[in-house]
Amino acid sequence: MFQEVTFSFREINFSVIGQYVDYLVKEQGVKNIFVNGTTGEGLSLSISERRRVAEEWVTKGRNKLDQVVIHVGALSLKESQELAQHAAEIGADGIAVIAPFFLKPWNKDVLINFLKEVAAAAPALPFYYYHIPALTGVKIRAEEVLDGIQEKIPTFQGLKFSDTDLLDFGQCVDQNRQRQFAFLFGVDEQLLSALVMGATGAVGSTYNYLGKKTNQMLEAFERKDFSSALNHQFCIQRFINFVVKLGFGVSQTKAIMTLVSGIPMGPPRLPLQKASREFTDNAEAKLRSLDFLSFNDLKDGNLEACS
Ligand SMILES: CC(=O)N[C@@H]([C@@H](O)[C@H](O)[C@H](O)CO)[C@@H](O)CC(=O)C(=O)O
Repeated sequence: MFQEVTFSFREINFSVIGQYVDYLVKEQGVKNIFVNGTTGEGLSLSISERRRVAEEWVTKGRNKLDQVVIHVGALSLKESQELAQHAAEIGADGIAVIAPFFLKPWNKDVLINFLKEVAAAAPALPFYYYHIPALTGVKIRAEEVLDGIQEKIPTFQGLKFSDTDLLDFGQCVDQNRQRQFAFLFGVDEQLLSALVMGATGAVGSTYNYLGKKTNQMLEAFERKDFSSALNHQFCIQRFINFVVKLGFGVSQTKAIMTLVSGIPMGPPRLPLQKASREFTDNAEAKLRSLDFLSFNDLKDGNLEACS
């Protein structure tokens, strides 16, 4: 499972990244990190900030984390290449790239040409395509992108799929069974369905605070205890369904991360707005009622508790 976080007060608070690494490893059982993606507001950071965040995660994660993958996507090919090269220099374990989203690629070949140029800037690093059409507006199906991609991008390692189209995801897996690709699923509330289809891992915002819970689901799935796995998925869904109705996005994720970890994440950066106090209070009450927060005085007789 990968994970991704950036700390932005008005300026980024780099000093808590080391502490957060320890928290993720010890409290959430998360040892793979995805840096500067959506949750980390990577596209809202300057290039020098992105470099520094990446350095911090790689350095503080040394001998503690299994893998640190850096998202290096940008609108400017040159900036993306610079970040890719930098990721290689600092010893990251891989790079990921989203489709450029202002002047957009209009077909698969154009998109691959862009990705290929970025990958070539870090020829020794495993390369992941980060498919997140709802945010990029680039709707080219991942299945098409993967078709023949290794011939164009020899370092291609896998797909980070942040979309609810399970037909597309399933076909990505089915059509590449002979290849050793990683299929990392990015819709946390649907992870179990993706596991059934062949997901090999997950990258998502909720693993910051539901990592342990999600690991229980992964373990149940591994031992083929599908009934338990489904119970875990439903519990996770109950929480996500609740916060989605309140209005849920990157800002709200940060507030929950602060609440659960006790480590200050700070507000998001404009144009995002800090989550309201009302949201945080409601989310906290729900986490407690589901028994996702351990210091729980509702435990006895709490019918909703999930553990
Ligand atoms: C649009 C969005 O933020 N999607 C999240 C999900 O984890 C999402 O928050 C979760 O499934 C709740 O809907 C991830 O796919 C994003 C992600 O992995 C990242 O931070 O790069």
